[in-house]
Amino acid sequence: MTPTVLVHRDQELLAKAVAARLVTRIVDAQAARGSASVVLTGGGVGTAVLAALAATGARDAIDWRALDVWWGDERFLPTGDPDRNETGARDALLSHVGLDPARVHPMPASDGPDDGDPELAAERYAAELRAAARPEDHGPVPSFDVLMLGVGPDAHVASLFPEMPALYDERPVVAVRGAPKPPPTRLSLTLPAIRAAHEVWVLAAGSSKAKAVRLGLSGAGPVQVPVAGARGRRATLYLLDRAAAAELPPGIERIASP
Ligand SMILES: O=C1O[C@H](COP(=O)(O)O)[C@@H](O)[C@H](O)[C@H]1O
Repeated sequence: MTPTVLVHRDQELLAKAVAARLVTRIVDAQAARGSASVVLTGGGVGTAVLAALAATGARDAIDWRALDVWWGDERFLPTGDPDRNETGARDALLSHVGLDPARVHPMPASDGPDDGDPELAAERYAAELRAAARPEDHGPVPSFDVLMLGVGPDAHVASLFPEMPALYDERPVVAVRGAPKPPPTRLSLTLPAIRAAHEVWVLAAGSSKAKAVRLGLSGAGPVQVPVAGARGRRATLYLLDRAAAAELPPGIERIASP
């Protein structure tokens, strides 16, 4: 299925528009099933979306106690470290809404119960995902309603960096060592786990992301261009600002807002 591309004027408007879309998607899922699940991303736009969600009155339409929150990747650092994606998400949104703490699923920290061993931490998170999966998910992870991904200038998503072994891994969660972007040790969902989501939203703002966006939409292979392998079961959305959309390949339809 070809991704849908939506272009907004700048990062601020992009964040507000994605936050509004997220409210609608979560409310729809909760109306249909009684609960919803989202997978968060770290990074500039991902965190800006959470801050925009915290700032909008529409957030009150969400039943926060009936929302499961997961992460697509994490920097393997101590609890509360400012570079952890969890810390950014809590500061921007999670600490300001009435979530059920049992339904918030951060990836383990380096000072957690795994003695600083990222492989054990990855197995722990995989077990948590497996426990949350229902028979109708037909796999070891839940069918997340929305999974958001930032994208790096090198086309990495989550902590899946080009040419690294994690891109060949069939397990749902892996430890990543030697990441080219600091910190070097990380945990990440793999592409099979990402593809379990109903909807995958790729978020990108700024000219440094334009080439990665182009490659992601150009039929490149996921080992060289990880973002190209991130697809949802029902839909894949590229939610961009104009600068990130500046090099879209010819023939890609886009919907642009003013
Ligand atoms: O390290 C990471 O980078 C990506 C992209 O971040 P950005 O600041 O360039 O938007 C992010 O999606 C990922 O979660 C994070 O761990």
